Amino acid sequence: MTRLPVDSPAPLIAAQDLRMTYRVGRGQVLRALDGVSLSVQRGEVLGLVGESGCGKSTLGRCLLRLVQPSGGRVVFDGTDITTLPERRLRPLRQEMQMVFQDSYAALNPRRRVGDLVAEPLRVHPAPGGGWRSRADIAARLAELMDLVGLPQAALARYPHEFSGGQRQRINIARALALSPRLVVADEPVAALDVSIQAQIVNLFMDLRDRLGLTYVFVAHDLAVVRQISTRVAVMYLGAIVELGEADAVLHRPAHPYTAALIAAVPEPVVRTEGLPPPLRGDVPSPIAPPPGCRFHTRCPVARDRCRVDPPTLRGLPDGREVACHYPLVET
Ligand SMILES: Nc1ncnc2c1ncn2[C@@H]1O[C@H](COP(=O)(O)OP(=O)(O)OP(=O)(O)O)[C@@H](O)[C@H]1O
Repeated sequence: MTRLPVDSPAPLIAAQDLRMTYRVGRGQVLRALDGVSLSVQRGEVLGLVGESGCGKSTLGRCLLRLVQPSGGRVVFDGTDITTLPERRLRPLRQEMQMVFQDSYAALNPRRRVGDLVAEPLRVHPAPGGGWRSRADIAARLAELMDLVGLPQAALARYPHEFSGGQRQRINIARALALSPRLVVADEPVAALDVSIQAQIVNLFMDLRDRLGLTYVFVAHDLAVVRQISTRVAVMYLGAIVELGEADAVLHRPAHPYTAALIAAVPEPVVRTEGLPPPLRGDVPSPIAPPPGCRFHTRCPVARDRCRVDPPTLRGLPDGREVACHYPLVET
């Protein structure tokens, strides 16, 4: 079902009925995204949560058109980029960047940090046209090191000389080189020690304030998501099941799946009394999702209707949206 983004008229990025299917042999089709609609306002941090395989990374990649969605639309700053030819997409790509989980894999180990961070500045023309001079690039590199909290001397060194947290700072510097407006961060702290995670999350928040960035922040760790997000989208089997203000979603979950994710946190950082027991069993296959509500096979409060009638996202009085016939908060 198509649901138009309902937020303010000019989100920085919006997805409408986004679909991504993969053929996985023997005529089978895997629905990694099954009709996702959302919008992200300027300056907002949208946290994307859900178990492994629910489609978070696929959504992030489709939003930036790093992969071509199978259906639906992505609109960036008013331009429909879904089928925009690469030539016309290229200038917009500078404004949308991605930071990945694996800080090492994203960096060529044989090149110095200065080269790695300068690369986007060398391959993309300057805003007014023409190529950046060496002096301009050097000045921008110095600025970027300051922004991400690395010493200037880092520019002359190689990625393996840094810790995981420092390497993630290098990746962030590279992503910021062209002054993007949107950053999609895909589990950017998941591979880091907990103490370092907090520093990198703080860096993301600081950069957002200083540069007016907008984030889509993918993370399975609810504590991280709670710290950084203004809104949260909870995904299950390729669909959004709950979407709303971070405080509401994480403190008074409306969807039994959200509640179960919260209850599964070993040292709960959010309210857990009265929530259903932690999730049992695995996520069903996205090749053959359950009929009706796709969560009914694991839902502690499912009733007969849930087995046959797929719920669509609908608004609750507090402004959030939930895809559940029997939400846990009053409607
Ligand atoms: N290139 C591909 N070919 C086939 N299936 C794919 C491909 N990429 C992703 N998938 C499948 O699409 C579904 C969604 O994957 P995705 O990586 O987006 O989930 P995720 O929520 O980001 O999980 P994780 O946290 O493990 O990265 C999964 O079932 C995955 O196996």
